[in-house]
Amino acid sequence: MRASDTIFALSSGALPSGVAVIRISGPGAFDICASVAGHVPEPRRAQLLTLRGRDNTAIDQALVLTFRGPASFTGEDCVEFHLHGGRAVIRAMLDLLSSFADTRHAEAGEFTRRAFENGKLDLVEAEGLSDVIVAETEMQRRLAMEQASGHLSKLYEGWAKALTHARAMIEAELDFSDEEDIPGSVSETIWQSVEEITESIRRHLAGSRTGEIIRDGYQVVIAGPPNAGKSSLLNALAKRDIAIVTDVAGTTRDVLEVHLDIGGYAVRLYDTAGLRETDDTVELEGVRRARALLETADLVLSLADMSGEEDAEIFPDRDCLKIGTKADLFSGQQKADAFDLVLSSQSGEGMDRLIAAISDRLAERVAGASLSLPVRQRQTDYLRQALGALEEASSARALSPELPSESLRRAAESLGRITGRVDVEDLLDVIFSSFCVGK
Ligand SMILES: Nc1nc2c(ncn2[C@@H]2O[C@H](COP(=O)(O)OP(=O)(O)OP(=O)(O)O)[C@@H](O)[C@H]2O)c(=O)[nH]1
Ligand SMILES: [K+]
Ligand SMILES: [Mg+2]
Repeated sequence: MRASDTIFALSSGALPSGVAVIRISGPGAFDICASVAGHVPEPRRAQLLTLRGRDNTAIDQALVLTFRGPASFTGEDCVEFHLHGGRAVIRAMLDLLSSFADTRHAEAGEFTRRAFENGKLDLVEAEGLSDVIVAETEMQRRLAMEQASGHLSKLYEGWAKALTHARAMIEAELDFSDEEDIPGSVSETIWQSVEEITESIRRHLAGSRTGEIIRDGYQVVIAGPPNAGKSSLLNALAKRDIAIVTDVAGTTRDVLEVHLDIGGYAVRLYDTAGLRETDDTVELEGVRRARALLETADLVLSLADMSGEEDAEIFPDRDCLKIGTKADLFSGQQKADAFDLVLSSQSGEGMDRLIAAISDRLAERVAGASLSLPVRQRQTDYLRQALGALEEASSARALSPELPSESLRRAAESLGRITGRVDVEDLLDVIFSSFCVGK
């Protein structure tokens, strides 16, 4: 892989499609355009042209758009062909493009990586862009847009800059401490601003779970004894026949997962093995997996059927809804008060109430959160490092005047790594390989 190569890829979705966009970026983009389309249209002016192969036969008619670097997405010369989205059309074009010298198919995320390397966007914005593309719910989209728009980057850059300034002031004070015209109160003001940033980072980090919930989904785990109707509930909520349902206790062993959109939020709903003592090796493993998942659940739907033979289990430390199932069979017999709500997957009774209850719990969990939230492990890791260094700086202050300066330097550096302003070469492969090809 060479950075000087000209790269191309199909940047639009699955074929066949009405229109498909092939994007080309790099030093050879305009020459390729001239060869394939006959000439290079004026930048940013779409022109309908016939694209021709080596033997001069027409491949397709396409809208051709050009962007002269650095005024392009990648910062390089870019060309877009808006072709008909036929499989053979696209295959012919991609084959033709790969026949040019120093030209090759792009790797996942390579266009965005070039944009980053050419200073068109920072890492947080690039990651946000990748999230915009995979966003499935309204809140995922909004969170991703917040990252892609640069608001978060400004926040981090602002903190890093203020810390660098603070360090410079503290070092200046050290250098000139024996001179008389440096006002003694500088250091007080500076330290106050450092404390304020420390507190802001602490608050920002406290929102990281909320950010993860919005981006990765709110985890709802269905749990309860065998035959409580867990798999039936999963199927009813998913409106699909995903889990096997039988009257045999211990039917489900594997954890099953479906993705739901509740009120614009992504919800990951899990069905688990019935919780009971067992000697069956396979079922035992199922129960172990269920218990492991229960430890990380944002919300547990604790099921028990309404016959009243068993109470719905309470899971300490977990947000939990106690749900009585099979209301169609047992509603006369059981005190509904033993449950937060009762329902029947079979008749549909109570299902709307369950969705409303999940939605309420979720809303409570993310209540009032601004969308300026850290969402990725990478971001929270560096924020924690920065916070740790700032706490060190604060406690070192009393011990020695030199120590805090070094801690402040590390804090600013950690913040710089989030946006990629500080060297992150070692991370780029990992970050960009998770992107779509063509982006
Ligand atoms: N009448 C009625 N029967 C139900 C309802 N929900 C589930 N059942 C029945 O209860 C039995 C067990 O349902 P499952 O959904 O397999 O229960 P489970 O909790 O997943 O069971 P395990 O996977 O074995 O732990 C099946 O025979 C279902 O048809 C309901 O709302 N009404
Ligand atoms: K069952
Ligand atoms: Mg089941």
